[in-house]
Amino acid sequence: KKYQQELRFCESVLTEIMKPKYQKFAYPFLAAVDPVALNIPSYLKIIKKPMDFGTIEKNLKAGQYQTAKDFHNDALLVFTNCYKFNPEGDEVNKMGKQLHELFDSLWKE
Ligand SMILES: Cc1ccc(Nc2c(-c3ccc(O)cc3)nc3c(C)cccn23)cc1
Repeated sequence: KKYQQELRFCESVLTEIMKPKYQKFAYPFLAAVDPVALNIPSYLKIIKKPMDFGTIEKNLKAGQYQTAKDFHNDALLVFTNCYKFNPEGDEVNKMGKQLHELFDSLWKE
């Protein structure tokens, strides 16, 4: 019972951050980074475990998260990858911070 509640909560957080009103800063994080499309060949050398919220949603729906903690760990990976690849002050880094703040506010509800 508790497990189902936890997963429904994770799904509600995903639904919220994917809403159009957040697109302006969320969009780089909703689908897998495409190093070819973005012309960042170094990406996969720097980022060992790429993660994005589209992949997280697939994983959640496929029952690949045992707990909300596992879900949260992948969510944090999206942000740490962003901060690692996009230096402080870069546009995408700032967008990552905005989405991170939104995510934290929803996570703590
Ligand atoms: C030359 C260059 C420099 C930085 C970027 N970053 C970036 C990223 C990105 C997101 C998460 C992440 O962990 C790493 C990168 N997503 C984008 C998008 C969607 C458009 C433009 C830039 N973007 C792209 C090209």
